[in-house]
Amino acid sequence: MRVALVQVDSPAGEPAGERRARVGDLVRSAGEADLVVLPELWAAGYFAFDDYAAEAEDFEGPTLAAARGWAGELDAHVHLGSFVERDADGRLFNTAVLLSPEGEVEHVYRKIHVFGYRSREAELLTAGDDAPVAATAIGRVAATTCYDLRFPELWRSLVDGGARTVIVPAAWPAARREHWRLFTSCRAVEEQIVLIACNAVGVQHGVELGGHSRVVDPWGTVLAEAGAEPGVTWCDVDTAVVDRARAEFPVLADRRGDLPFAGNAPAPHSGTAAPRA
Ligand SMILES: NC(=O)CCC(=O)C(=O)O
Repeated sequence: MRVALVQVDSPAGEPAGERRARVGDLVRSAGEADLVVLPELWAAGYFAFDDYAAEAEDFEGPTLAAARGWAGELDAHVHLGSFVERDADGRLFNTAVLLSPEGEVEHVYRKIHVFGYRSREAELLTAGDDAPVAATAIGRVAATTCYDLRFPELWRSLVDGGARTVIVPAAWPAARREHWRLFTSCRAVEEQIVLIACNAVGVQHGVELGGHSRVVDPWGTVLAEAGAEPGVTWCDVDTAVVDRARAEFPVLADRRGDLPFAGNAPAPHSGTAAPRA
């Protein structure tokens, strides 16, 4: 599978239509890709919190329509990153979508862990509550968005659901780039998956985005890592590496599902056992 990571910037003041057209030119330059991946909330700009309400879209809005067009033009899967979605009740979500080359919606993920540190996302957006895994022509795919990288229990649930590849759109600041590298590598190794992470670049409202979009395999091999500029980074991925890694080093099979801490259920407190020293 040929993956194109499309790092885009979202400068303040750029009209949304112009931004979609500019990003479309970049996406079209990824002509040979099987899968094109974009960052988190690039259309509105992740740190443009005052614009969220104005830039919010219906699910079938202009960002999805543009991405559907790109998928058809390139005959490729397009993960559009994410956009600010307004639902029928007026709630706003950070919604990530994967489209097939035919433009069909294959996977939808509404960000579960909305971010509140020097961010108004948690105040403005409603958190999602579902983490599906989709069977697609490019394998069993899931997605999580940016800050979700810090919550391993979410990732383990994706593996339990059969995920082999996880796509991560992000708007991760340069200030914590080493965390970005650490968590993307860690989640790939820990969950024995192919992790495909596309980050935003440029400066948004005084925050420098980190770029360094990456693809990491289950052995921790960094198959590609971008720089900090807008543009396309290519990566050839053999997704069968997941089954090979799980067969050769079957760590997931060694989980202690018989013990309370092994799952997400709260540990029982019988009140009889003495606390461990
Ligand atoms: N867009 C985000 O979710 C940012 C997350 C982040 O900066 C971090 O976890 O650190």
